[in-house]
Amino acid sequence: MATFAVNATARAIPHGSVTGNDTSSRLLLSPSSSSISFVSSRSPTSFLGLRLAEPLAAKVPALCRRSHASGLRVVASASASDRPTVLVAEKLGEAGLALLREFANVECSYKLTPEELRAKVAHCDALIVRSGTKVTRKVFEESKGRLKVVGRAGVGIDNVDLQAATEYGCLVVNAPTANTIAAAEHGIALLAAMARNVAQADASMKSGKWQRNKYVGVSMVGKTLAIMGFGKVGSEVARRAKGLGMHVIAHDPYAPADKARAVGVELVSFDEAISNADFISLHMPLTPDTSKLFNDETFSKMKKGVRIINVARGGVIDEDALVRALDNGTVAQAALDVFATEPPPEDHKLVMHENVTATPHLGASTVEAQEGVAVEIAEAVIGALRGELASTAVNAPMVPSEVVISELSPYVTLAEKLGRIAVQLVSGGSGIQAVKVVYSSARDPGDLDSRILRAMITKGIVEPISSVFVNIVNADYTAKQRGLRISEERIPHDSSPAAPLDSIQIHLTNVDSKFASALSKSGDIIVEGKVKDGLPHLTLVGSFSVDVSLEGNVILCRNVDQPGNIGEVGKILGEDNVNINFMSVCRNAQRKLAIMAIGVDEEPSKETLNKIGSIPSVEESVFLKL
Ligand SMILES: NC(=O)C1=CN([C@@H]2O[C@H](COP(=O)(O)OP(=O)(O)OC[C@H]3O[C@@H](n4cnc5c(N)ncnc54)[C@H](O)[C@@H]3O)[C@@H](O)[C@H]2O)C=CC1
Ligand SMILES: O=C(O)C(=O)COP(=O)(O)O
Repeated sequence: MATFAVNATARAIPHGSVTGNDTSSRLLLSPSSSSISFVSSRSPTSFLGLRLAEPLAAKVPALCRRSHASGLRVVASASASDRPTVLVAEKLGEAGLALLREFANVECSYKLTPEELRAKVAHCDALIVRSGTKVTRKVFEESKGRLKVVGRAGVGIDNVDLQAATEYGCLVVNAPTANTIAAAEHGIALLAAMARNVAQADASMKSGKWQRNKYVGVSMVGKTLAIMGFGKVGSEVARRAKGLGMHVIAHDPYAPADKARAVGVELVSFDEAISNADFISLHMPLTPDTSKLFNDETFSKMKKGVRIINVARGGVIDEDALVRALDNGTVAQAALDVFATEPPPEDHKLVMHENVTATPHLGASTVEAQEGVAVEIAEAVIGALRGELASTAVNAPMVPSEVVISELSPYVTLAEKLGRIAVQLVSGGSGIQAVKVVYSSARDPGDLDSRILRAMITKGIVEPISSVFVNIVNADYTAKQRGLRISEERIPHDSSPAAPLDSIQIHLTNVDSKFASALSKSGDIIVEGKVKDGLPHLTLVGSFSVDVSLEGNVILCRNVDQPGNIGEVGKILGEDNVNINFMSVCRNAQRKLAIMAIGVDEEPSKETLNKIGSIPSVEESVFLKL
């Protein structure tokens, strides 16, 4: 018995079945799910007077017309029963479901327990979720390799274990653009509702009171709003807040300053943003760097009586610290759409706080956004199941061993590490726009396909500052989305063409650096690396030649060239049980300035790094996590 799912809508779908001219075929009608199944006991040949030949899908439009003539409106079709199976685990817009049903068997099962989800994925080729489903390593384990794609119908992918997905060869795609406006509008809705006590006053009226004096609000016009994270949502909130007459500033270490200027917004440092703002609106992803970024220390730097809006992720705020800040009046009010644990416990102190306006993660929940997100994710999932390159892929699919480019492989590692080093040398507030990559090679220009190297440089630059996973599939898309212009240059190198490359240099133009020595005379951050004995090495920082193997993490110090420096740094690291794996010193003249590049196996503690920074002869130092 073959079953062909046909998505249909009808003003009123009757229960039961309709038998066609071919008595072996029936339409099963289900009013509850608005679905119609075409059921046949043998290979179907005709239905409703229509001759059906393989492939069935080609005949479905006509089948739909005939069904329509029979009083039903069939809007999508299906092909054969060996189609992929897509599990939709959270509510998805109808337009997206219709697209999916044209291509796959679609099972919509909401509110699954983790155990139920794990049991189902073993029979699914694709899984579609929103923020409410945790797609854990166990899910990938249980799927035993059948799950080919996870579609996140929205932006934040912090609920999907991307590392596990990658390990299990499962592509993860998201829908990054369709809910931007909805989230921005919700941010503005919360801003205005909080300023004018709308929710509190409404609750008071519903309890029979008329408290005009209690709910005097504050005006928004002329107030300073700090947008933390000037990406898609943050910039749309900025535009709208300017329309309300607010003075808008923003902090985003990685956003291009011209993008902000175009909206009339000044990019400022983190401290400047939080200490000058009357309202602070959070729009950054949840990453290890942003986790609990708003804590006792950062609240203490804010203007007394500041108001905070969070439509990003609950985890960027230390929730206990926010309760304290609300209780002591540092924060006058907060409007929160997101929580560290969702749903939060019933007696959650923030939800219950009288100065907090709370919504249950509604940022993306408009009719329009959900239809848009559903279509965006359905197209991405279908494309991925067809094996097409997905422009919204957020993780790296397993590269089959036959595709591993053994010759380029150490350069692939080098490229990513150089990208990571370069981005960590940028100081906040300056934004990265232009990246120039210079490949020095003895080979003919046509001999080097640099796409994978460029992708890995993009990965190295973007991943430490966002929740996006970059791979060969989505690197160029990601760079474009973030306004990163990556240009590549080949310079001939006079050596043996046995190796594909001599060196890779990365120039970040027009940026400030937290390690001034990384800046070249032209003001660019420059880092260069080479492969030596199969291992990536850092060979140039700014105009200083160095040589440090990039096996662990790296500390760079600029110091006065005098005896005792190496010993002192080594002693401090030793006291913290940090093992040095490589070290090089480069100086421009005797007893003047030197750059020490130290490769370390472990991550030194903050105190250890401070101790190194405060050695009198050390003028500047930076720790680079690789
Ligand atoms: N409440 C809801 O329903 C929704 C929530 N979101 C959340 O909103 C956030 C923003 O989404 P999009 O704008 O689409 O993402 P996006 O990637 O376009 O923007 C994020 C911005 O944050 C910046 N950023 C990264 N680290 C930062 C740091 N340490 N400090 C300041 N800025 C930093 C990035 O450079 C980027 O410009 C995400 O967390 C997303 O999950 C998005 C849609 C709906
Ligand atoms: O897109 C996002 O990041 C969101 O937070 C929206 O989440 P949702 O799809 O509404 O569960």
